Amino acid sequence: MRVTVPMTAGSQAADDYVLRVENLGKVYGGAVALRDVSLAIRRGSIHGLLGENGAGKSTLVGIMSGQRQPTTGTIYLDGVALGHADVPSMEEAGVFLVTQEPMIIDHLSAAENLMLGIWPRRFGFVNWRKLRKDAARMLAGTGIDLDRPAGKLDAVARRKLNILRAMFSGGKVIILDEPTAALTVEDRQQLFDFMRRLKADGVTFIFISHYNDEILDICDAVSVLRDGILAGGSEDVGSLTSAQLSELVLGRGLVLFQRERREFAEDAPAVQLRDVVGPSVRVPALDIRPGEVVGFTGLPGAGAKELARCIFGLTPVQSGTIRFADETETHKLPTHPRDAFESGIAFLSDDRRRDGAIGQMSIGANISLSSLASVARSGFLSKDAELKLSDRYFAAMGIKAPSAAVAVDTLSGGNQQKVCLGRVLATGPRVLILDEPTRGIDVGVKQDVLRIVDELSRTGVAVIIVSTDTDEITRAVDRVCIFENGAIARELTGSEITNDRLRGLEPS
Ligand SMILES: Nc1ncnc2c1ncn2[C@@H]1O[C@H](COP(=O)(O)OP(=O)(O)OP(=O)(O)O)[C@@H](O)[C@H]1O
Repeated sequence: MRVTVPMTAGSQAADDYVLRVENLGKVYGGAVALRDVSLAIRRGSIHGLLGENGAGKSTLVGIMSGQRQPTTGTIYLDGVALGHADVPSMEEAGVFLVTQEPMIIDHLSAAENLMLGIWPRRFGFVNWRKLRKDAARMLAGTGIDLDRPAGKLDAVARRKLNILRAMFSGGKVIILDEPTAALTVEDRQQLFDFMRRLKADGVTFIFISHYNDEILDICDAVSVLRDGILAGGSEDVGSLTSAQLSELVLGRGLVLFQRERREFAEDAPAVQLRDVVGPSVRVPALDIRPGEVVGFTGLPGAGAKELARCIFGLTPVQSGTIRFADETETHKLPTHPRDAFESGIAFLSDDRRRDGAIGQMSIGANISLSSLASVARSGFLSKDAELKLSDRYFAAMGIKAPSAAVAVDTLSGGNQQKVCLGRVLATGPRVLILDEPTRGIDVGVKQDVLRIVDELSRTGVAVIIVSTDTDEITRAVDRVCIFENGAIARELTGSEITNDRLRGLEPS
């Protein structure tokens, strides 16, 4: 395994490297996020940036793109040292950062959003007709209608549009910070095809991902951060295995989790659905047993997410029955999440931005937020019980922070996700619905999360995992419902559940 060799400023080969950083350091308050990082990105390559949650990846690309200022160190673009770099000057120079939060203007059409980066700044002339033609070519096959207002696009389409915008804007270095989270296998392939096309034209990519298979598929080189330090890397990704990548990231071998799948056919259901019709989903019959872990998967809009939201009561169903164990009423439909929550149904939304953690509050307060009833004794909140609960999940989720008392908005993205998940798990539910539970979570903690879910299920909790991550589904569930056109098209159980089958690489 070869460690990435940082090129020095006047080096003979400096031309080969479009972007270099030397001795970068970043301190937030008193906390060191990056320490003396030097690395060089080869022109026209796809360079993976890996590391556990909180390792410093977003901080590093934030500095490279002008979003954050380094405490020490220098950035070189095309061999030229940059002084104070901010976002407009870096974009002007051709360095674009695409984050997970789409920077989209809702009332403009998809095509207009694509063209945002290339509207004339001052006296430039733009060939709008050609631009529109180019936009149409780029959007062809993406399922995005050129003229649809961006505000009306779903979350995945907005994400795709965001990525395409950077590509369309003529960036020479495009940084993608976890671009594929929640994209389907087809979406990912489409994105990778774009990247390869642009790479052939000389565009350079820096690509952050927690998915080894993606790194191995698309990257030429990788660099690994560990606790803010450049821990290693390779300029020959093709020679690495997935296990070696994980070892580079974690500094130790990774034991992958695999649930021992069980069959539940005879047990009384924990959740029983009959003739459920909701907006864009209909399910004649579905039973989920106590202790069973069921995966819901499918293309966006196919019904997996929609049904999970109906079961929790986030989306009212139009007709049919959803009955939880112990309920005697035959036609009780949850009409509000509060009803579902009170009857022991917990839900992790995939929209962590809207339904996520409260940034200014501490990790501990966020974890115990939804469990106040269970930590309150005779109407009073027991501080001890609250602390015990939050400390337990703080530790179990491997949240990287000095203590559970620190504010959530000082955490890295992945660690904030762990707080949201910890909060849901801490409610001690009897039915647990998790929408993309390990999105943004690193490869080590992902195994821990799957293990925690497995343990909970062994106490009789019925679990629904909505996911586009086929590896996660394969490792975590007893049964998978594959949704198509608003209905469950197929179910797989036991040994039928394989990653390749879920990816459509072998027939069902
Ligand atoms: N605004 C901030 N204030 C204080 N600390 C911060 C701030 N932003 C990041 N940090 C800290 O800097 C470190 C690096 O965070 P960063 O977001 O760069 O990690 P990351 O590798 O991108 O993680 P993830 O995979 O979770 O997105 C973390 O310890 C984080 O808590």
